[in-house]
Amino acid sequence: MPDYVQLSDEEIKQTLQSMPEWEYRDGWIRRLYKTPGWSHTLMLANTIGYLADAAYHHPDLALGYAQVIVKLQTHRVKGITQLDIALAKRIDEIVLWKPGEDSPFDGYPKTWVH
Ligand SMILES: C[C@H](O)[C@H](O)[C@H]1CNC2=NC(N)=NC(=O)C2=N1
Repeated sequence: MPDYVQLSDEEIKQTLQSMPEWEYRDGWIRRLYKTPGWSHTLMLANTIGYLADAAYHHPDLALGYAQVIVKLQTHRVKGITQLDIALAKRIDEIVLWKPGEDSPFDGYPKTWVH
């Protein structure tokens, strides 16, 4: 069952302490990802879009040549709920994944999305 309880400014501040790349402003949480260029910007946008549709909770996206800005809000409360936090964490987890040192994969040879 969705949790539409709006988090207080203090709760949001507390929560974002462990998500330092995310900023709370004007009733939205937002993060900027830097990408290697336009094609990765589009791949990133699609990956976020896919996750968002699986969750049925959709961010606003602003695309640039080498960046994607993600904004999340729970519309029915015009504020932040656990849904926004959960999706933000899931997006970070998936799109920032890279093979580790012990992995057999080489990984992308240049700077990845960050
Ligand atoms: C009708 C539909 O369930 C709502 O519009 C959903 C869809 N996606 C959504 N996405 C986000 N980010 N917040 C919402 O409140 C929201 N609501």
